[in-house]
Amino acid sequence: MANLIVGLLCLYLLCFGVMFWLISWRLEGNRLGMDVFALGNAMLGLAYVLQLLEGLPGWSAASVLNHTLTLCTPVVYAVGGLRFFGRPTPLLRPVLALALAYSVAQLLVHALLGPAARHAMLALLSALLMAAMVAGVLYAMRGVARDLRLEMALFAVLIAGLGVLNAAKFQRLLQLGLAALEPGQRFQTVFYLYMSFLATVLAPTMVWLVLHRLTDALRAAAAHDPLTQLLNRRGLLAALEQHFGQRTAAPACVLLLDIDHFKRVNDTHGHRVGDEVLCQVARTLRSTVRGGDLVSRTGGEEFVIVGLHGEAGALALAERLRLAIERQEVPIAGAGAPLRCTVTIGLSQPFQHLAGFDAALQIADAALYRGKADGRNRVVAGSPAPADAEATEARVADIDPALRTA
Ligand SMILES: Nc1nc2c(ncn2[C@@H]2O[C@H](COP(=O)(O)OP(=O)(O)OP(=O)(O)O)[C@@H](O)[C@H]2O)c(=O)[nH]1
Repeated sequence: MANLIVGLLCLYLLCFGVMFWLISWRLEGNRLGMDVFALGNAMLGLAYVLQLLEGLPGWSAASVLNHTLTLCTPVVYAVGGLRFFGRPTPLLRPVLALALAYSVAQLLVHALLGPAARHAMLALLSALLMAAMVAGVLYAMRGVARDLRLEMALFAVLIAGLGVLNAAKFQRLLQLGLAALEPGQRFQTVFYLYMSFLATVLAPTMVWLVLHRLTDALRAAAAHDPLTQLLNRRGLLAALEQHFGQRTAAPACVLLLDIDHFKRVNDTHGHRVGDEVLCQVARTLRSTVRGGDLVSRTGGEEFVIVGLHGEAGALALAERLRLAIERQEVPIAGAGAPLRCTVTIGLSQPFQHLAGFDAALQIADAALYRGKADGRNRVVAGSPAPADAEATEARVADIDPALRTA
């Protein structure tokens, strides 16, 4: 019975190992640790193949290799986990060093304390490794794996179960010696049944984690501008929807910001420098807005900022942004002086619902157009009706004399 379970376990491990490897092959750049998990499965699968070939526990090169593979596999899985969470962790050298050290340790323990002690050492070290892994998983739940708490909790429970079984195996080896490992023993059947259960449950969970990460990355890519990493229009609308979904949502104000004479930057210094200017403007915007305000690049050299702190706050914010960009310097390789640029900003009326966004954008666009026509490098507040425009702009000048109006 135990041999049948071990045979099936080999099959699971090797099949899922191939599946992990195929997934890692498709992922190319960031493999999310799947290539390492594939290696882990291959190693554990091979260890169980050796155990089947070996029959009763004995002393042979195959048995030493089996134990070394069994001990190194959790370490390989741990490296895979770290890589999954974006921590570049070395694999080959540490695992080879561990394999060598453990092979030597087996020789010594076998020679000094006998064969049962070698098996007991594996069970004890495996239990300790599982405890360390559970601690690592619990730690990750509070940091890198905060968004995967449920999955991590499942891992912690499953790994803890294997740790407990290894600790029990260690104790049985101390009491019964090699007799504890006979295939007929009920404990052995339970042990391998649990291993099969683990191999069956963990593999789909791993695939689920990969899917989770990939769909998150896809959603983020669909909502962001690849050059500046700011929100794009789709991301901005989603964030606005979330804002207005709150019961106590403050009114929003659109600031439409356009870099002045940007074509000249491209024509004089080339598109690469133009791109660098766009990225620098994005950084300045991000660091100058207030917490909660939304910053997006909606196309070309045009940025949409949505202020979420009321009308007067938006005016002050627009002027702060204009000044920050006027003062910013973009170093150009090979050129003596850094590049400077200015922006013109059109401001909308406040709006209370997502449906008001397009109208607000049109108002800000009309104000921006007037700002460009009147000489650029200025903030212009828009107004829905042309008759109101002058009054609104007069209010802008009252609030802050530094604000220039059309
Ligand atoms: N480097 C770079 N240039 C871009 C990008 N998107 C649009 N542009 C350039 O932005 C420039 C926009 O030029 P215009 O619309 O004429 O406006 P402008 O020169 O900024 O003049 P005003 O807006 O009237 O002050 C064009 O030369 C576009 O090629 C981009 O992603 N990277």
